[in-house]
Amino acid sequence: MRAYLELCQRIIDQGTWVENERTGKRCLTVINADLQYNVGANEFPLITTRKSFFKSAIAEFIGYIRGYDNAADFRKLGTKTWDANANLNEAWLNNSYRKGEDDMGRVYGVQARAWAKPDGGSIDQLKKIVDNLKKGIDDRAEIMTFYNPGEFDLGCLRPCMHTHNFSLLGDTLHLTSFQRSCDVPLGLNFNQVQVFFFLAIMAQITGKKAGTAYHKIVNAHIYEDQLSLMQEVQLKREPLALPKLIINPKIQSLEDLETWVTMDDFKVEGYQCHDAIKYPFAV
Ligand SMILES: Nc1nc(=O)c2c([nH]1)NC[C@@H]1CN(c3ccc(C(=O)N[C@@H](CCC(=O)O)C(=O)O)cc3)CN21
Ligand SMILES: O=c1ccn([C@H]2C[C@H](O)[C@@H](COP(=O)(O)O)O2)c(=O)[nH]1
Repeated sequence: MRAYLELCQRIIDQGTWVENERTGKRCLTVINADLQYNVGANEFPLITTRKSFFKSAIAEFIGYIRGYDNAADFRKLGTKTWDANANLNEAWLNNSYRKGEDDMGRVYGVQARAWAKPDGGSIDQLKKIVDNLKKGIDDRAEIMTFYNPGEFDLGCLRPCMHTHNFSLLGDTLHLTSFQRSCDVPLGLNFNQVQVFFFLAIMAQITGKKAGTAYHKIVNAHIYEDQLSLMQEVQLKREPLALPKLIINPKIQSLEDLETWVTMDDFKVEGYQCHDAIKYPFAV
């Protein structure tokens, strides 16, 4: 994935150091990055310059699709990525809305599937999109957003990849995803997989052809304790050919995703990669 490595190099060459109060760590930062993935050709953007755990990334996204609000449910599905933010994030631990161990509060999937209306009802943003796309409808607002400032204090973290906007041109489905904040060594590995996966699976369950996924990032950063591994190890490696993502064709509906799907329904074909790198994680 040359575009990924180019972004890493750009941060190193042109980045500005920015203090981050929430994590207490400085970040080398650039503003604005545009990535794009050819989902139709199944060019799966799985990072090859280190071992990348794509199942964890897909599990996280399926957790959002299911509206999970608990790190234990994410673990059962196959990812530990929410453990730290649910259980070690100081501000959240001191928040009176936290319902105990593993609770994440009203983040991501809760907003996607049960956005609270002022009248006490709720909105299922994802189901509306699936229903429309299946009928061939693009109302120019096929948008699922996790970004609900009115409920930030009810959750452990503000969403980073916050909005997904689908577009239908003929029978080809495209996706534009927006990310406000991006931990390039750790988070972006996962986010690239997730943007690709979301378009691929939505095309599959709505009976459309997958087109292009556009991934728009605002603040792209490398934390100071990740920098030497990026510079001295990952950027010295040559990228290898991209693999393919194989999704079980039996997955045919939103209900399938909500009920029986497990990580065994996803495989990569032709994934060659360099050794794993363990990047520090900022809580
Ligand atoms: N600082 C920070 N960076 C992030 O990328 C991030 C957050 N916080 N908080 C919320 C979620 C959680 N995400 C995470 C959390 C952990 C890994 C991680 O540890 N990845 C390892 C191994 C993962 C595995 O074994 O499954 C990696 O090497 O990629 C990645 C993304 C992405 N997000
Ligand atoms: O999907 C994700 C989720 C989180 N991140 C990163 C981006 C930042 O480094 C932190 C979140 O911190 P904020 O202070 O809320 O911006 O997590 C990511 O890259 N991808």
